[in-house]
Amino acid sequence: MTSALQAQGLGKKYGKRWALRDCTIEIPAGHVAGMVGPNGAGKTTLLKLATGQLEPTSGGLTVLGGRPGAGPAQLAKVGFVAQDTPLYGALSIADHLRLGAGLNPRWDAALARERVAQLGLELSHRAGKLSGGQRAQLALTLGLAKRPELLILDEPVASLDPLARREFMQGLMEAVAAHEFSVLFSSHLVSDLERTCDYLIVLVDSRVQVVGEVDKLLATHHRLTGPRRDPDRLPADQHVVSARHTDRQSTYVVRTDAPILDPAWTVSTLTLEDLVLAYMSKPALDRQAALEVRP
Ligand SMILES: Nc1ncnc2c1ncn2[C@@H]1O[C@H](COP(=O)(O)OP(=O)(O)OP(=O)(O)O)[C@@H](O)[C@H]1O
Repeated sequence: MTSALQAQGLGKKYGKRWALRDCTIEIPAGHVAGMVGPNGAGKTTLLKLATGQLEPTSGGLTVLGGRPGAGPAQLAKVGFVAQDTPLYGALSIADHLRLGAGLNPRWDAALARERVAQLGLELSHRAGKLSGGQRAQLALTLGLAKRPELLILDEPVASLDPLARREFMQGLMEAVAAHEFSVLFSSHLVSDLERTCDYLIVLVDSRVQVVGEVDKLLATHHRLTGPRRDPDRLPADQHVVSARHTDRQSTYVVRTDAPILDPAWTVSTLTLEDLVLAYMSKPALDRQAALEVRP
């Protein structure tokens, strides 16, 4: 099956600064992939590379097997809802639907009209007069009616209140169930990912920290709590993601495929939020470890 997105050693520099480095990932088609990371991590940069709005500085990527932005066929397959839901404030909703129909060869006019009606929006309303939630929903409608094979959304709910966030994500998930397309969306909030994504990418400090199917990641990560122990006394197949120590106790999040048999540990499972937070703190842990081994 073709990958939704495949990147190999992908990097992007702005001037002298890397915004994204050594990114090697493969997202199989058919997933709802959530990319999470703090502000400035490189999420928008990766999504702009995936939509052909930026060219890589190093490495390369394919999206649905093709080069991003390469010609009308590729553009028709990939939908993009940008971070600030750009709409034409002076144009009506009907104008937006007409524009969408004119620009997209696979435009689904019935889907667009039905969704606008479901949302209780009037076709004659100007986009500039809509609330933030309504604007986001209109942008999503335009993205869905394009009937893409992959819909990419950059922080689609960042500016919405909790209810509007939930309604937006519900609408997206209903559309995925009805039309079976792949999704890649970014967020800096873990709560947006719960109950929606089945594939996870954590991006911190311009680097991918972890990537994979959510179920598999949750099955291979564990929290170990027990008497204080240095990380070099953990088995080699237990990769430390995060560590916390008091005088007497250690708490680790480790990744391993093997069962944890050491009776000294209390082993617990992680939630998606625990997993993401553990990886968010990993770059700091790695930097600290690098300082400790320096003479
Ligand atoms: N056009 C640009 N010129 C120079 N630096 C840029 C440009 N765009 C982004 N950057 C820098 O690249 C880094 C990654 O930015 P990016 O927008 O990809 O992060 P992000 O994870 O999407 O952040 P946010 O959650 O705040 O949207 C940041 O340090 C940012 O300041």
